[in-house]
Amino acid sequence: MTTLSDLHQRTRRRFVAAGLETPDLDARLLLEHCTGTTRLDLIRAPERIIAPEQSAELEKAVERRLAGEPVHRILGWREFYGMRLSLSPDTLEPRPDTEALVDLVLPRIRATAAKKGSCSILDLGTGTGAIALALLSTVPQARALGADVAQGALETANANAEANGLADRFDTALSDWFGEISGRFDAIVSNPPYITDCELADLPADVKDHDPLRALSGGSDGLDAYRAIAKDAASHLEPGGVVAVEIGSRQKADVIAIFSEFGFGLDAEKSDLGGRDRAVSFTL
Ligand SMILES: C[S@@+](CC[C@H](N)C(=O)[O-])C[C@H]1O[C@@H](n2cnc3c(N)ncnc32)[C@H](O)[C@@H]1O
Repeated sequence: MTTLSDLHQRTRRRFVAAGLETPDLDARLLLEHCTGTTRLDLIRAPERIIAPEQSAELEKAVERRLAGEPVHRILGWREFYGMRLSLSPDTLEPRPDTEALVDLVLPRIRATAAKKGSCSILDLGTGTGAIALALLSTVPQARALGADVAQGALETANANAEANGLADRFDTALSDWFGEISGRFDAIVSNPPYITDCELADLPADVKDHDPLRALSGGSDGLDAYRAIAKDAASHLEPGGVVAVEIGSRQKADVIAIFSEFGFGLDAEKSDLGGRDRAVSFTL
């Protein structure tokens, strides 16, 4: 008979031996997922007997993890800004670094909502809906349109809006950047693909093999999406509006130069938790 604690220790040891970066966390998340237990159960009821089917399910999950699949792809969801967001093959796994973009633009969105009683947001390349939904969850007067070129991503974003009680303020549009977007917005936000062709080849397998290429690839210099967004942003912005984008840690000067070509000036910037340049915002 296998107990919860046995399974946890055994899984942890296998992950340590395999050199995984976060063996404790990965073991616990997979254990909880496959046995329907919580972190508290492991503390309060470590001797709980686990059914053979659940142990077998955990074994399959452990094998997938040891074969290099990211833990959140196995779980099928990832936390972002306090929300649980489902993933699909068409969506990037939202990263904690992207919370810097949310934090950067939030004061402006709050200020607009306070002044106008509403705030319209366009999230270009919405993926799971992470950025738009984080903003909606924090500012009740805001509405957002999440656009993406991947239909599958829009389905996941809509499901995430529904699951987090935000569907009545969230719409989606299938669009190549601004291609199918009409109207003007108080805030345009985006975490576009920004990896250069050269960097793509060197990405770790857990990113390269599991995040969709179109969510990563920013063209030869990584800046294609910023050019496309900067070119049409002014004609979709309300007077006094803001455009905020996530950037690669070495792209700040290039992205500022691209937006300035189209009349935008730097408004604010924010680093990620590792102290790297991560988000910039612009106004006209
Ligand atoms: C880096 S991911 C960001 C996903 C999500 N916003 C996040 O932060 O987790 C970039 C997203 O842009 C989308 N995308 C790529 N090319 C696009 C295009 N031409 N027009 C619209 N969206 C595009 C991808 O499908 C992907 O969902």
